[in-house]
Amino acid sequence: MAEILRPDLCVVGAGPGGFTAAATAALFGAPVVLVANQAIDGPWRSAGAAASAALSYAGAHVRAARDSAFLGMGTSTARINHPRVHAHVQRVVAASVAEESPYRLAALGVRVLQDEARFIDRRSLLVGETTVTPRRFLIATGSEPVIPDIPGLADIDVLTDDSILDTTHHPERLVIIGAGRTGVTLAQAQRRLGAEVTLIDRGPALRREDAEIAAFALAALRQEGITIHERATIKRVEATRDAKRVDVETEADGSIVVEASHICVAVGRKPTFGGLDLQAAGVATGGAGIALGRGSATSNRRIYALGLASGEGADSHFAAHLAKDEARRIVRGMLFRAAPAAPVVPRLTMTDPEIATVGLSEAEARARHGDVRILRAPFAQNERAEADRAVAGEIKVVLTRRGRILGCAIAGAAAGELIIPWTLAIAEGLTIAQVSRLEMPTLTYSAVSRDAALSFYAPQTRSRWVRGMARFLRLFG
Ligand SMILES: Cc1cc2nc3c(=O)[nH]c(=O)nc-3n(C[C@H](O)[C@H](O)[C@H](O)COP(=O)(O)OP(=O)(O)OC[C@H]3O[C@@H](n4cnc5c(N)ncnc54)[C@H](O)[C@@H]3O)c2cc1C
Ligand SMILES: NC(=O)c1ccc[n+]([C@@H]2O[C@H](COP(=O)([O-])OP(=O)(O)OC[C@H]3O[C@@H](n4cnc5c(N)ncnc54)[C@H](O)[C@@H]3O)[C@@H](O)[C@H]2O)c1
Repeated sequence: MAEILRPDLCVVGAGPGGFTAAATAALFGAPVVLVANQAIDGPWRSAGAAASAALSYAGAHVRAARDSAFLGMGTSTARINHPRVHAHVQRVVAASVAEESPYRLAALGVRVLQDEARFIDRRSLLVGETTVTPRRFLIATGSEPVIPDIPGLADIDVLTDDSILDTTHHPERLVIIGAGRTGVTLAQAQRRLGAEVTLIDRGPALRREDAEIAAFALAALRQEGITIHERATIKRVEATRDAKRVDVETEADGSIVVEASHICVAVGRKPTFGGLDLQAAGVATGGAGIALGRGSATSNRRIYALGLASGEGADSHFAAHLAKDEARRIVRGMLFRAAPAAPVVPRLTMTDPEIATVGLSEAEARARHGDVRILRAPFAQNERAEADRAVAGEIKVVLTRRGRILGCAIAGAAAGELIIPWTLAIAEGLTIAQVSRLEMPTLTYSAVSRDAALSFYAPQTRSRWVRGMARFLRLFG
């Protein structure tokens, strides 16, 4: 039966961003409608981060089993049960989806409508037979994979970063097009699960990471047997009778052909709006997505857009925690007319070794502050890393000349945890002197952070003046 709803806020899209926006507004007592075009507790709801972490976990276990030959244990030829791996991925996705269940939303008083949504004019959205005319809308419809314009690609079956996580097929020979965070993470997991993997990128691999820090992860990938072609051009792909053929112009080896059982495309994401009909709503779009003004408002001041939906974040702000943070800020801006400032947010890439970053990169800091100081400490000098056979890695801290912390990048075991105190330090404007006073327990990876902080004083220990002072004070006993 046709129904008209008039909530304060209508959120379209129930990914991490949309869910958080709906829950936040409801917590402050606002009447909210959330529109999900899929069952929000359904098995296929977007959960890329959870699925890829589950696959990486499976890969890490296979790797550990194979490595156990080092201790004389006989599992160096671990066999993989692919349906069980898939079941594990599905379980993790289900658990992450359950965290954001419709029951939690219902308990908060959010009305969930499950259907395709379409604007019918500047103030109204049609969802099935229900019309929603709220005070404000938030579009949080997320993203979809970009399919690159490569001759022949449109004529063959390809996997994407979405579908590969959902497939029960085990790719035997896998070519991944695009060696960004997604491609590299998938490559390592699939290699560990037994695939022959070739990564092809038209630019440098892991281009969004500090090159010095990314090198640790890329070295691990190569050492595990993954072929990486950087600055390579794919001329054509085609399906032969029993394989897929990729013609590549490489820097190192000239023209080569790579044969694959599967090709996966991981060249980035673009905003998606389903059949929303933004034109009917008077929402202006540009090349990259929706054009946004203050507080993430669109050209229709009743309608706001989140993260990738706006196209703004397509290149640098794509992570579930960033979508959630942005959702909270947009909603608080709507409700209280003043949004909190953007916090300092760390990033984590789930390769092994992990890569975690926060604040400015070395290049950004040099461009903004001119003269900067860089501190480094290797995992190779850390006892815990030695014991765990996880010595590949480095911490790199970027400072102003006077010691204010501007950024930190870490490659190594537990990098995602190690980055947290550096995030706090940057958020609170701490200096390296303050961090260097933190003592870390022996046999923790955190001792690497302390080593980096203490190295700030290395030039002083070599200073003639300081040494002279120490000599002078010795005269007094
Ligand atoms: C392979 C992969 C690995 C990733 N790894 C990580 C990681 O390690 N760490 C990390 O932080 N992030 C990771 N991410 C990114 C993370 O998944 C996204 O940043 C996050 O999902 C973005 O949330 P969102 O709410 O903006 O959009 P989405 O999660 O895309 O949700 C949008 C929702 O809106 C729905 N929708 C679309 N159109 C309509 C419509 N017309 N009506 C109603 N509903 C609609 C969609 O079906 C979808 O459910 C990864 C992503 C992928 C694909
Ligand atoms: N842990 C995380 O937070 C996480 C994990 C995965 C993805 N992400 C984010 O998701 C977004 C998308 O990630 P992504 O890795 O898909 O995209 P990306 O843009 O980071 O990397 C895509 C890569 O594909 C390459 N490429 C583009 N067209 C190509 C072509 N025709 N041939 C060969 N190579 C080509 C690019 O040079 C680039 O290196 C990014 O913003 C990323 O930061 C985050």
